[in-house]
Amino acid sequence: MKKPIICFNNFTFKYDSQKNPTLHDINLTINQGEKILIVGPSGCGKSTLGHCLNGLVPFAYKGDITGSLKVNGQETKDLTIFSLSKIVGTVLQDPDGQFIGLSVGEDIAFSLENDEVPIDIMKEKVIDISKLINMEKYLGASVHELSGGQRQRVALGGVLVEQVDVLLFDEPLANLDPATGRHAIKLIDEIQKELHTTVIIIEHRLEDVLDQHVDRIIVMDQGRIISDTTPNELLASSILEQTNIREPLYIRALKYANCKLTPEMNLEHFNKLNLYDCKEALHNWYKSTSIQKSLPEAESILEVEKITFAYGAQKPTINDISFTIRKGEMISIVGKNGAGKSTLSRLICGFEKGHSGKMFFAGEDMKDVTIRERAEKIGMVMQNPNHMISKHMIYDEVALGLVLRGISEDEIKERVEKALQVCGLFPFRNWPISALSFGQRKRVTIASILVLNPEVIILDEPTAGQDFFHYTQIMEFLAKLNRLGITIIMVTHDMHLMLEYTPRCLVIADGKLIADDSAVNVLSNKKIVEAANLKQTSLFELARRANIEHPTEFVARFISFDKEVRGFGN
Ligand SMILES: Nc1ncnc2c1ncn2[C@@H]1O[C@H](COP(=O)(O)OP(=O)(O)OP(=O)(O)O)[C@@H](O)[C@H]1O
Ligand SMILES: Nc1ncnc2c1ncn2[C@@H]1O[C@H](COP(=O)(O)OP(=O)(O)OP(=O)(O)O)[C@@H](O)[C@H]1O
Repeated sequence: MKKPIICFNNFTFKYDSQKNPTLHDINLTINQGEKILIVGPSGCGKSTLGHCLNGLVPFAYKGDITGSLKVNGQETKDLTIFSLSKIVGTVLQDPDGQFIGLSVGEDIAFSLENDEVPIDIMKEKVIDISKLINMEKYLGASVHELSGGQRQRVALGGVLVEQVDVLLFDEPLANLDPATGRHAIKLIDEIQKELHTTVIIIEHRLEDVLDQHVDRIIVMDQGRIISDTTPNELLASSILEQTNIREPLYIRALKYANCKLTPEMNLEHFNKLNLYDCKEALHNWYKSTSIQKSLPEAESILEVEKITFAYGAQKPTINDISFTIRKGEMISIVGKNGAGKSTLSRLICGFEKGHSGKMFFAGEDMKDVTIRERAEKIGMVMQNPNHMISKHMIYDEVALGLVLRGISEDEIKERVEKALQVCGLFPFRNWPISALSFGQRKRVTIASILVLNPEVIILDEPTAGQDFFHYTQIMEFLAKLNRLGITIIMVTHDMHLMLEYTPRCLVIADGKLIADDSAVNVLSNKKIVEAANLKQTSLFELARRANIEHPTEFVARFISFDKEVRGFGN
């Protein structure tokens, strides 16, 4: 017998600071032990729905509620945030807000300490959990010295250690490398099966979540639930396309090949997908397409020569790395969590000092170039927007760099408005940043760098936490800047982004450069894929299963075709 654990009934919520409700008329029942995925465009209210479950709404974020929300049979309004936290455990989108302890071990142990669990049991539990999240080597490390992906794993550990009825994950994959992401999804699945926990995942990376079974997918748009059905039914429909949510790549490829998709094909499980007569359709599509290629050859803009760097007395985080980037390139840096990608970016911008080796910008040695001077040439957009934002209002934040440079007010207005428009933030220009979703904040930080017109832009995971619409908008904007001659360097965990936008990529593993090659070649090399925790996209495997002779060519043609269909790439 299914027992409901969460019941929204005609539930509406409006933040005090907003004119209109963020959630409208939500009717949703989630049963004990179910595994639910929530998807929807940025700002549609997914995190707000999550906040209603863990009590942040209305206890921390005030507002008006109408209708009813029951968790475990009790109205949440009548519970305290503390009693709710014993039922619903949350791994937040921005894990930094979640850390309490000084070290990784302390952080994982925090809730056990609070519950006065005996010390030997606590130690055992913390070690077990740290193994589960692959952080046992870091138990003594300070949380603040971890890479973005490592922090996310610690936040997950801190929640797993408590045995709650409902686990809520708000974008658990956003900063994880592909292999760790897959591991996290498997881990969530194992926990759910073993403990019969109810699991709710909010995530833009639908295809990655579907690596393991989910019972239902809820699609939200503009604060409403527009679909609530099984993955097989949803993938056979056109709802994702209509809502501009990124469909799994294999689904899109099948649609391009004019295959009729039915739930019977088992669309949800790529590994068990029945292709029936789609093989022939894929072949026909493959034969009917071609690609245009253009590779820029220009003078070098950034040369990195035998750079080695260590934090304090630790072993080098960056170990003897050399590469050259040419003017006008669009290049990605990929590799597992903690490999040293962000550190390398920070060294280039001069935020970290004390490396050996040399760096040249347009032929000039950067040894004596200050951070401020470097920032005129190289703009860096960090991984976590909350680490970059210092102003209260959006307009002021984007204008800040120009104000500091003494630019005239009129010019500031023009440039800021243009940057805001490009980043899809113009309608919000007079809003406080506190009223923006995570994805929207990320775009504010991109706008505040773009406004300075740098020659090189380094972006640390520019599209993490973005929906498909903004992913496309940001990437096409970057591609446009790139066509105008700006060099773009991107740290990313998104393999399709790398294939789609960056002809060349640098692969870092344990602080060393293990490949400097085309994105397609890198993903075709098993050894590199494994060493750097990368993942081939489902398109490679789809081509293999359809017996297409050159899977890499299939992927390249898909990308070219896809850009044309979506109206980009020229
Ligand atoms: N604390 C807040 N105060 C006022 N408005 C808020 C607050 N948090 C979110 N909002 C508004 O509610 C809307 C939904 O935000 P929410 O974070 O729930 O979206 P989301 O679907 O999770 O987006 P994303 O995918 O970008 O994280 C946004 O338009 C945002 O402006
Ligand atoms: N300020 C710091 N002090 C000491 N060690 C640090 C510091 N920042 C990062 N590290 C360590 O350096 C290593 C590389 O971290 P970095 O942030 O460069 O990795 P990354 O490749 O960007 O990872 P991710 O994909 O998770 O963002 C990690 O092991 C991390 O723990």
